[in-house]
Amino acid sequence: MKQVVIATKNKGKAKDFEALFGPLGYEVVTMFEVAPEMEIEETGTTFEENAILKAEALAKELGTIVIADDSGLAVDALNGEPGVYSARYAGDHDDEANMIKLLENLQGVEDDKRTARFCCCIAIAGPEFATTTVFGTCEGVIAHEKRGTNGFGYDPIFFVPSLNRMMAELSPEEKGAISHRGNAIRKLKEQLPNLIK
Ligand SMILES: O=P(O)(O)OP(=O)(O)OP(=O)(O)OC[C@H]1O[C@@H](n2cnc3c(O)ncnc32)[C@H](O)[C@@H]1O
Ligand SMILES: [Mg+2]
Repeated sequence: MKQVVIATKNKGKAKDFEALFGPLGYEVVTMFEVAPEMEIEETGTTFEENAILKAEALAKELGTIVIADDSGLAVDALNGEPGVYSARYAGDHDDEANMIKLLENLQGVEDDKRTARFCCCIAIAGPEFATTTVFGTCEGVIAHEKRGTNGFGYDPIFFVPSLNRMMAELSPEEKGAISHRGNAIRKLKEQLPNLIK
């Protein structure tokens, strides 16, 4: 089976990628398998900078083609926060604490002002070509409480109006069909048909 290496240590993200790459005949391999000791510091101030940083660091270490995803949630009422800092919004890399902090910061904000989008930059780096990036977004509304148990991160409080369900109520395949990550991967396939078939 063909393999695709993703520079991530987020199990939820890896599951999203499995749903996207599985149908294309790829086995997803993450840093847990190929570089468990490696820590990549995300020092960039944009999704693109961090995605490139992660993809290039692991590609250099392994000498193979690597994909990385830097993503996050931009909430309009909070001027785009938590944005690039989504993973550590409440200090630690803790999904529960991040959601609680976000709901607290949106207390009293009316439904029509709770619009938000997930953003994803995917970078692909390798020894024989210049690093390329693609973007994907997914529009939604921040709910008032959690619902659903699928997905990861902010999925339980992200309502998807087009499906009338929370992101965490979608199967990995349903999420991939509309998500920021799915939209980015579809662009990557268009741009690099020889690498991602
Ligand atoms: O850097 P890696 O190891 O890939 O894992 P990470 O979780 O730190 O990933 P990011 O640096 O890209 O931070 C992304 C954060 O944005 C949020 N996020 C991104 N995509 C999401 C999604 O599909 N559903 C819910 N939350 C998401 C979630 O809090 C993630 O931890
Ligand atoms: Mg990270």
